[in-house]
Amino acid sequence: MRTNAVQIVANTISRTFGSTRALVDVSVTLDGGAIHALVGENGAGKSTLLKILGGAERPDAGVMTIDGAPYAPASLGEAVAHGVGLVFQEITINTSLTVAENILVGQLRRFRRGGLLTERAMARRAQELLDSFSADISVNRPLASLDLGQWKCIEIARALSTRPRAIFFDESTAFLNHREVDVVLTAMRALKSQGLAVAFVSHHLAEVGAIADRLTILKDGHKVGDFEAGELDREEIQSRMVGRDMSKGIYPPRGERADGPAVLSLHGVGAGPRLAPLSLTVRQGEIVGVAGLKGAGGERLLEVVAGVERIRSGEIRIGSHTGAARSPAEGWQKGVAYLPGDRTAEGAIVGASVLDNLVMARPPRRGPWFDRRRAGELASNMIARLRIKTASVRAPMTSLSGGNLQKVVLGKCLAAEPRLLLLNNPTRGVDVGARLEIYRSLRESAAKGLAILLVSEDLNELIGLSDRILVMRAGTVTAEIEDPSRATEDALIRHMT
Ligand SMILES: Nc1ncnc2c1ncn2[C@@H]1O[C@H](COP(=O)(O)OP(=O)(O)OP(=O)(O)O)[C@@H](O)[C@H]1O
Repeated sequence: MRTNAVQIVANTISRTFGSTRALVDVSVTLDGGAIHALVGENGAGKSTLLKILGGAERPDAGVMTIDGAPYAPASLGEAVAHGVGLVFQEITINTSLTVAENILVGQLRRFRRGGLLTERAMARRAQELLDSFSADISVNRPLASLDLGQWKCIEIARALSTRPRAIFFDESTAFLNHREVDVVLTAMRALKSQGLAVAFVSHHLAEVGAIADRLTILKDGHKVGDFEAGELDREEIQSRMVGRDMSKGIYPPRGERADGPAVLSLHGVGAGPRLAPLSLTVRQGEIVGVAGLKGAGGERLLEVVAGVERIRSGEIRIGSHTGAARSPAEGWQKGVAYLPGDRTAEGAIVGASVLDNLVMARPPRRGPWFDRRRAGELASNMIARLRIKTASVRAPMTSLSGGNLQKVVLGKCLAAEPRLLLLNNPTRGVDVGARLEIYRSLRESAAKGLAILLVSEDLNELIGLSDRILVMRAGTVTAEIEDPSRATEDALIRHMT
């Protein structure tokens, strides 16, 4: 470590939200020139800690210092003034601005001359910032031509524009595919080599293993411990995160080969250039996985079956009914549950309670009336089944951590007792212990006859859970893998790219 490297110390930090103790006496030390990972189950307190360090939340108790001097930011702006930048999980790119404007959005005043922005100076500065961590992006590129990993790099460049000494990433790779993730991890390594203190939250222990020098494990708001890279193997980290033995892996055994009746049949179904005509059958009890990069067709396929997108050719059969759903609402009536990729924009009603979200797809009725008691039971059962961490069934969705929000959206789908379940990246941002519960729940539901079509960017999840995998590229199926237990990530990637 360099002698002049920054050191940020958080000492016995506590934070409570209502009755939830999000952090209890947690201490961490972040050093310049090192990458520090924060890991733990959903709701463990990782984001809260990062937000406190980055000025987005204030602690109830505890103190922080930077190089020994008191550090108590009351806002993101105050943290920036102390040399601390925060990159959020959500994409914060404004597509009506240019790359340079997105990067320098906080400093436009510096580039204004007589009411006009000096575009050339802005472009030069923005390019310098991108080049400073080898992002390989030209500021002249239109935003629409860049992928999500490159958008994240633009956000990193924005954070760097204030010349920070520390930069923190809150699950910044959660919505990225494996290629985009590599871009961000490379950027983080470059920041470390410049002497910045880098901290990040991630549920992907492969990422943690690849780049972290140190890690802190949190559980239920408490610190389990600090560890050096390589001190624990992946299973040991997982076991400490969830407080039980995880050495048996997280994927439940596959059942007998499903040979029941077809629940979903597609014959030559096409939907424009993003989905070339395709035929596919998903049987009762079967989990069919779809691999592919973003835009390869998997998402489009789900949208077509869910009734979000119209088909242009071919025929869809759901059970004995011919014809696609004309809307997701009609899909739900036909027993097709759909979990979209973006949980907050499409999947959840964020302003409503956990209970309302869990039962809204199929509200229990007594005669013509909403059965409140039954709804409460249903919601409580689902909370227990998926181990959703919430202060109560009536808590607002806004009080949940990211991964728990995702579990509620999935719980809504399962509570509707569909016969076909369409899943788009169901475990994004979900921790390993909860994944185990989710995979077990999906396998149990499949064993009872549920048919599942699973699109995922997590190739391990596809290999571990699917009975069969289709690989897609540019709207067409490039391979069908009959025995995923023998498949490897590399083999899938070869067919995807
Ligand atoms: N604004 C809030 N209001 C109420 N409760 C909150 C709020 N923010 C966080 N919490 C609660 O504090 C706990 C810790 O949340 P936090 O977001 O830090 O968890 P996390 O470890 O980042 O989880 P995830 O992996 O799911 O993102 C959770 O139980 C969460 O519900």
